[in-house]
Amino acid sequence: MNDFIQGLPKVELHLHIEGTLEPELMFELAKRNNVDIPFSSTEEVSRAYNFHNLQSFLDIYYQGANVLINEQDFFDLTWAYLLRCHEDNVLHTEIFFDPQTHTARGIPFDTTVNGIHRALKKGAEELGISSKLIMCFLRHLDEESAFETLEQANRHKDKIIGVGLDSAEVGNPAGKFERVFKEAINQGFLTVAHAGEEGPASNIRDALSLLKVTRVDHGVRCSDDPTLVEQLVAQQTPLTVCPLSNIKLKVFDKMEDHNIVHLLRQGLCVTINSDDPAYFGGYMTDNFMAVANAHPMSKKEIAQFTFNAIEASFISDKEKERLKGMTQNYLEQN
Ligand SMILES: Nc1ncnc2[nH]cnc12
Ligand SMILES: [Zn+2]
Repeated sequence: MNDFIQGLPKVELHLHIEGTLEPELMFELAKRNNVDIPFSSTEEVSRAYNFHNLQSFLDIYYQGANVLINEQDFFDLTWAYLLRCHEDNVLHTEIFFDPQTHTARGIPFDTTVNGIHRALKKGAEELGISSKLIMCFLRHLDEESAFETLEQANRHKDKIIGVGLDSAEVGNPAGKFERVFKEAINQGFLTVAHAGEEGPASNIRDALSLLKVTRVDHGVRCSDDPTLVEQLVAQQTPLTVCPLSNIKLKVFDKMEDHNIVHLLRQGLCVTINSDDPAYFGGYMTDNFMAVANAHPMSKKEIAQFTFNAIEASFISDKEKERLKGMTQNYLEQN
């Protein structure tokens, strides 16, 4: 099964580019940019990546991002992630970035977006990996800051397909961003949001009704509300689930307790993603393997995660058909 998973075509829909900052690159950039980091070795970094909830992770994650200063740093970060995608047979990826994490430190919006975009272009040309870029608002910040960020995105509409919502879910309800999402939709952006990761199932309902999202990031707490599950099945609302992340952040105690395979078998459009792979112990193949090892599945079921991700992606119908055809061929031949 490991070989089958390794070679399986994959599509990633939930990936924070700042969460791909591996300790080695963190040290290299800290040196290059003369930035102090509170670690003296990669072992010390690994020891610090011992989280007890989302907030304990976010504190370390925002600190790590301090080494990203110049456009080349964002390029190097994104390029390193794309090389890992290539190893894992990821054919298409939709990437989140958090502009406010950087503008708050005086790093211009353009520096971030241009560095990421240059690497994505090279990824398409040299590795054949297609991509989309989604700008997330930090939900612990206020509505005004989100509106300012939306304004800055205006010049980069050719590079950014949608807006999302991330950071601390508990205490920062979707309603806080209803107006900014409405304006983003008016301006032609697609919308997604983190919901039902640590927060209750009602946050998923709010993301759908108030923010009009087309897919929900995480969403695993939907199982607390059977009527919501029925609705998600009927509407085939995609959930971008991140199994290793959920274990690291103690959303579930262990992978055997994770509900992703149960949700798949109930007919939900669930997908497998890596979230912040440098912090959570694995990229796409690692996430697929961790789920398959804890929950025996048929090859057809494993491939269904890819079919769901293709369907849930923001690519054209023609491109969806092409990727589905490749996945179907792989399934028939392996
Ligand atoms: N898993 C996650 N939840 C919320 N915000 C995030 N930012 C990066 N990773 C996140
Ligand atoms: Zn996330």
